[in-house]
Parts: sequence; structure tokens; C-alpha cells
Amino acid sequence: MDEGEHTSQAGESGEDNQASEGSSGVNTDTDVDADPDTGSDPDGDTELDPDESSSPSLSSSSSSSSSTVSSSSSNPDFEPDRDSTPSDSTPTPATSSDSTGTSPDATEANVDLGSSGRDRSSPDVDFDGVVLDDESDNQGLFDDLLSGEPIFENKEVLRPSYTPHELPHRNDQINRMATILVSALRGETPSNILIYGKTGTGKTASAKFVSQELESTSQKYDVPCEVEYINCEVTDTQYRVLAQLANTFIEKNQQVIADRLDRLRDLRSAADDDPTTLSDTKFSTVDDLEAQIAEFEADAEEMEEVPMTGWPTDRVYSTFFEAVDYHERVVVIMLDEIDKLVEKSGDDTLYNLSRMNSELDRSRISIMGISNDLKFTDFLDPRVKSSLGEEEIVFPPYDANQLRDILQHRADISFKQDALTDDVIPLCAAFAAQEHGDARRALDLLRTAGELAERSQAEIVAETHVRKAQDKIELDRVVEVVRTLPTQSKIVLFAVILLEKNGVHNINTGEVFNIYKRLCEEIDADVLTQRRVTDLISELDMLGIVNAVVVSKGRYGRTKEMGLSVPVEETEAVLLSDSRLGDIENAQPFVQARFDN
Ligand SMILES: Nc1ncnc2c1ncn2[C@@H]1O[C@H](COP(=O)(O)OP(=O)(O)OP(=O)(O)O)[C@@H](O)[C@H]1O
Repeated sequence: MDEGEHTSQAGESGEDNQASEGSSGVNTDTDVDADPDTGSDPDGDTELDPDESSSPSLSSSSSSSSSTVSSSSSNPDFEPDRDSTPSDSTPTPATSSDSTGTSPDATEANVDLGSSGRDRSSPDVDFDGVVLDDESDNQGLFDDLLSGEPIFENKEVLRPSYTPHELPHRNDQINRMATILVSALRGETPSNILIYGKTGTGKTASAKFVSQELESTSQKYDVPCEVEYINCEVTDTQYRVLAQLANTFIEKNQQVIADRLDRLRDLRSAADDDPTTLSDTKFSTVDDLEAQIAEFEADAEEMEEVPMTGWPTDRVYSTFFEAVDYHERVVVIMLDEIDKLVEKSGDDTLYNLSRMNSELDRSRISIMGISNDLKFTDFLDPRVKSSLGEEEIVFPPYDANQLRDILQHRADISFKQDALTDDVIPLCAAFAAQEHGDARRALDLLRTAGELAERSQAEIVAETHVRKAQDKIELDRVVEVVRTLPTQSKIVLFAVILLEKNGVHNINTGEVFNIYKRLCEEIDADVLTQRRVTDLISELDMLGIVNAVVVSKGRYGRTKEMGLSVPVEETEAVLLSDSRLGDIENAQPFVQARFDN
């Protein structure tokens, strides 16, 4: 999901919600393994090859060289030299004479004043009781941080909101989009396009890149062509989509009318001075001109913005229809996360939009839908499905080598020269390829590694920072998944944590259920059946929070044995931050109760 151009943007953590993709999605091992299948590094060496076909291989020598660098740079004795000349990008601290605007003499006076208290008798200096360079007023909190050589040249380039100018490995898809959309520049209606691909495969970035090119070319050749971007995760109902489009077009129309009125009013002044001015225009008399001005003024007056709620949908639709058809143009409506719209409010919006062309007089619209759910068209009305999917473009996941190129392009502009050891980019690429070739994940990893290096005052980003960044991102993800669990699942998870904290290994379902029951009683929650609790445990297993295996107990049947797959302390803290679970003051007695049953 990207920053919406016309929408208010949902909070963008830069994290995709992959937690539901199984236990591998929540790997909190501090040691990143060489083997994606086993999740362990039995050899204990640093050889990393998560993607055999294309992944980078990091030798232990590179890791040792980088650790040399990081250990020297994170030396605890490291003391920034405050007297040294600040680097180009380090702001020069203002001296007291700069900041007060006083003369050098005044600065000297200030030095004296520092020792002798405040001498208000000096005629040149009126410090008004404030001595800016007094040590006690500025303890150098920020000076120390600023004096470190910054690692980043421009960190924004690594953020999801940045639209890159180059999109390596997406030429084919970009060219296909361009080939389809070029008809808009010929005044024809382009076919509707559906773009599919997993998260982070560059769908939005590529579509926005093509849109920008389309709009700038249309300005160059003076062909009316516009692209409207809607993020359907935020704008997820027919009313909101139509209202947002209507208001965007109304705003644009007002601008068009204002420009036309300016020109006509200029013409009228010229005609007042010299009536022959009108001979080159379509107006035979000043009255005709006046009438046209009055008509535009009335149009501008009539255009009423759609409120964000409250109108009947057909009124919103007709307002949008009139606004878009106000003058000749081809409009491409880009519906990002289109599956979210269909999921939330069915396919009415798409049905209405896709049949509009037959009724529009002056304008034409074309739809570009973007989705990471390949199956969402199954829920569409067959007419909508065939109209929407006139052209389909698939964005395959990136492999490790492609991710490396993408990261290198960004790193060149976002980091200072030589700020990365050689293994940083391959390692970030390898980690991201291990998941599902997600460029967003790879960029997050690189940015977080840079930030961690910066925070530890290292001068260079090394392999260890990438590994720490990977752990941090994983932990953030776990925290998010746990935080958003339903209360019943949280109670079940809390029961597992309590058992684990008390040294119980191979926890079985019965044990969890006993503790769960008592926790429910304590916080006055409904008690589910043991069967239902077993289902919740399976869900936690699927989310990668617990690791459960079914074991046979011979003639006593089968049971599930489980352990926690996430860090205990952090997970417990997240659970206790829930207002209901936070009420459990001392859980120890419940665990003891396990032995009573
Ligand atoms: N080929 C590429 N070159 C440079 N940056 C890329 C490339 N592909 C993706 N990115 C970057 O990766 C991030 C995610 O890309 P984008 O938002 O386009 O993915 P998406 O496929 O639309 O994902 P989602 O379905 O989750 O919205 C963005 O910061 C984007 O700039």
C-alpha cells in the first residue's frame, strides 16, 4: 500500500501482514539460518544461502571483517570531538553571538558575565537574564548525536512513500501498461487493466510511475488525460469511492472554469476598448460573451461538493457522472487494493464504473485495478469480471538477485558513499527473498539496519546490523499479531506463557485448558469448551505463535503438545497491555492449580 495521493493514508508501518503465513513467518531466532527449510544453522558457520538458485553466499571472512569495523566504531570510549569542524551535512552549532545577534565584544562580555553573575549594567548587552552558551543551559544532548558522521545521505529514499524514478526488473510490466494506456493519449478509451502480484512486488510503484508518465505526456501534447488514484483499503465503500472521485473532478472543473473565466473577462475588457477584438473569436457580440461568462459562473456555482456521508448513493453517482463528463477527457481510475473494496462492499462500484462509458458524452473512463489476491475475481459478477479483466498483468515475486539490484539502486542515493560493508545488500536481499521476494521488506530491512547502526554510533552499516534489523522487524510483527488477537485467543496464549514460564515442557492441551478456565473466571470471561480451545491453539500455531504437534498417547488417544515460538517476555508484556488481561494481578496460583488437577 502506498501513500495515497487523493486519499488520507492509512498508517503505513511498512510491514505487510504476513503473520498468517505459518510459523516461518514468525522466526525470532537471533541467528539467521543458512537453511530456509530447517530454520537452523547446524554448522554454526555464517555461510548463508537461503535461496539456492540465486542467493548470495556470505563467507565467514566477510562477517569477521565487518565485525572488526563495527566493534571499532561502536567503541564505548568513542567521544565525538566537539571542536572538530562539523561535516557538510552536520549543522554548525550557532555560537552565542550568532544566536543573540550581538557583537564579538558582547560575546566577551558574556564570558565575563558567566563567572560574575549577570551584569545588567553593560550598555551593549541586554541578555534579559538568558545566557545561551552557559554550560548548564545546553548539556550537549544533541551535539553528541549530531557530531557523529551520519550514515544516511537521504533516508526518505528508503521509505515506502518514496516513488523511485527507476524500477529495475519491471520493464516488461511497465511497457505492457504503457502499450495499453497509450490509447488515452490518442483520445481513445484504453482497455481496463487488472494487475496481480504478491505484496511488495512493485505493482503500485510501477502503476504510479506509468501514470506520472502518462499525465506528463498528456500535458506535453495538450491531450486531456488524467489518472485518479484511490487506495481501496482506506476508501472501501461505493459511497466513498464515488464521493472522492466526484470531489476530485469538481475541484478540477472549478479550476478549469476559473481559467476560462479569466480568459473571457480579459477578452471582455479588451472588447470594451476595441469591439473588433471579438472578430477572431466565436463571439459575435459582447452580449454573447457576457452570456458565456454568466453560464460558466452558474456552472461553478452549481457544482456542489459531495459530503463524506449522508447523500443517497444515486445522487453521489450522478454528481460524479456530471463532474467527470463536464468536459472532454480520458480518465484512468486506479483502484489500488481493489480486492478490499469488493470484500467490503461487493462489486456494485465496479459494475457502475464499468458501464459508465456507454452513457458518457464527452469523457471516457478506464479502470486499472491492483490486487494481491489472485482469486478476488471469483466473487465478481461475470459481466464485471470480463469487463475488468480485459487485460491482465502479473507481477512475479523478485528473486534474491533482483532484490539486490533494487536495493543497490536505492542505497546509492540513500546512504553516504562507503557506508555499507559489501555483505549488507546481499544479506538484506537474501532475507527478503527467503520470504516471498518482497521489495518492501528488503527496503525496510536496509533502512532499519542503517538506523540501528546510526543509533549505536557506528560509522558503517555491517552484517550484524542487518541481522539485528531482521530480529527487530520479526519482533515488531509478532507484537502486532499478538496485539490484534481476539480476547479468547489472548487468554489461551497467556495460559501457555504461564506454563512455559513455570518450566513446563511439552505443554498439553489439557494443561492449557485448566489454566485457561481459571484465567477466564478471574477476569469474568466466557469459558469456551476444550474443543474450541484446541481450535484456538491450532490458530495460534498457524500464526506461528506456538508450535504444536500432535502426539499419540497409545490407548489414551492423542493430544497436542506445544511450546511457545515467540519471545516470552515481550509477548507477555503485549498481552498484559490488554485492559482485560491486565486485570490479572498474580497468576502464580493458577499455575499451581495445574498440579491440583
Ligand atoms: N523494481 C523496483 N525497483 C525499486 N523499488 C521497488 C521495485 N519494486 C518495488 N519497489 C519498492 O518496494 C516497495 C513496495 O512496492 P509496491 O508498493 O509497489 O508493492 P505492491 O506490489 O504494490 O505491494 P502491495 O500489494 O503490498 O501494495 C516500494 O517502496 C517500492 O518503491
